[in-house]
Amino acid sequence: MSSSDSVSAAVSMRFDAAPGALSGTVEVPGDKSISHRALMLSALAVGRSRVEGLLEGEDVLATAAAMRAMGARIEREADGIWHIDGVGVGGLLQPQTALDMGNSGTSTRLLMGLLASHDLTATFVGDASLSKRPMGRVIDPLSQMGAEFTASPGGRLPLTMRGTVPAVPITYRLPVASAQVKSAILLAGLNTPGITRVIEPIPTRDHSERMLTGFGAHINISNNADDERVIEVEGEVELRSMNIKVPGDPSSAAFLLVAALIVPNSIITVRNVTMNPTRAGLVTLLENMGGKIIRKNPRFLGGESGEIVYDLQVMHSVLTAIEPDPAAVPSMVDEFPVAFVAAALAQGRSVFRGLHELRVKESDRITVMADGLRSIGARVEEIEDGLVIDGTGGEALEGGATIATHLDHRIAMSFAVAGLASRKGVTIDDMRPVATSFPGFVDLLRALGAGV
Ligand SMILES: O=C(O)C1=C[C@@H](OP(=O)(O)O)[C@@H](O)[C@H](O)C1
Ligand SMILES: C=C(OP(=O)(O)O)C(=O)O
Repeated sequence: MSSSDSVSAAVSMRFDAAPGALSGTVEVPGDKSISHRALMLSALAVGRSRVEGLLEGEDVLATAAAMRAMGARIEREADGIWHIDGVGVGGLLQPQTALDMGNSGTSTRLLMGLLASHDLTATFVGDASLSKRPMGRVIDPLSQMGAEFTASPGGRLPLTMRGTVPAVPITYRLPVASAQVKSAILLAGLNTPGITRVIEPIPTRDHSERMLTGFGAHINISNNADDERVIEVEGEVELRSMNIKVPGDPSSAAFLLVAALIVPNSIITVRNVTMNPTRAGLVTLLENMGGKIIRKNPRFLGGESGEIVYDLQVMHSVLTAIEPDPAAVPSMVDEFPVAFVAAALAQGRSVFRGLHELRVKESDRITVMADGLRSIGARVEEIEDGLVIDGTGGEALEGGATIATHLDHRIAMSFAVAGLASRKGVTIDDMRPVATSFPGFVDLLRALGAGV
């Protein structure tokens, strides 16, 4: 075997129809969005913060490395608890080398915001996938605040930014429903004199707002006359350190939920998943498709700025087709790839629209899912802003193909799940991207009884 053969053997993996049902009780790793924000805000606070349940995926570790490179002390104890000694608002230091953001859009865009109101210059680099993603959406508002950018063609990475002090507070109405853009502006506002304001026509995940409240930021949230959300942050206010418990990630739980719904006779429980309403779209969608999901033991993790968590019990179900409301897209934006798999096994025609944003994630998730699903026997039509899927009515998909993941963890995991409900199994060409958001995914599937 040549060395390139051994590399591909190590990264490709086949997922076969589960020999029996899936069963058991599991937990998924900590929420990725909350983990990024926990590290960034702790690094800006005065004093020592403690974070329990941090996602130790590559994306979050890229954020940790960047915060360290700018002066925060970040340590992981043997018991898995993370301690962060912050530098105070405005206290980040000039990084000595380029900040390597790996595959992570969230790290890149939120850190661009954080640094825009610091007196430093930073260069951002990333992998081949991240280097194709649009950064103009944060360059525009942050330029209005006074930061300067030299980006690669099309407003892409590698890019260098020069932050500014004092930055100029802005009022910015989001032209695209993006929590990353919202958060970048709010983070820039922390070290900007006066009030920085973001107007959100369609609500997106609100973890930044919740966590800023917990850290003692002066933040005000209201609705304007057009019923748009208005978020205001007052700058130059110190943050106080915090103890944070990170709940399980609904975007990771999504793969296990769909797997249990489509593999006959399955019944599993995924414990400790946040069902923050801005993130619970997939569970609602699956319930509307006839999925039997019981939300158990609601409780709050983390007090005032906390998140509501549930244990989700889910069992195999006859699913029916769905036409989700485009207004619900932000509440499940990362879950569409696996929702397409559910639709491919459902009864009838599902129509997914309003999904333009999926084209600028780690891969073009509309085209990549359409091609992959077709190659394993699903009936799929690609439209400009989504997919039309004629489901099998519960019959297993043909399978037998190898799926190219294009450095996209959600593509890899979605087709792994599809493999569990296929006759010939599905091979994933490269499982390495899964480590960005869901370390332990394959072991968890095996523990539930999947054929891997
Ligand atoms: O703010 C965040 O943590 C995220 C927001 C979403 O991106 P957009 O805001 O670009 O839609 C999502 O896709 C990403 O995985 C995480
Ligand atoms: C889009 C995603 O993440 P990011 O934008 O942080 O790369 C994702 O996790 O699906």
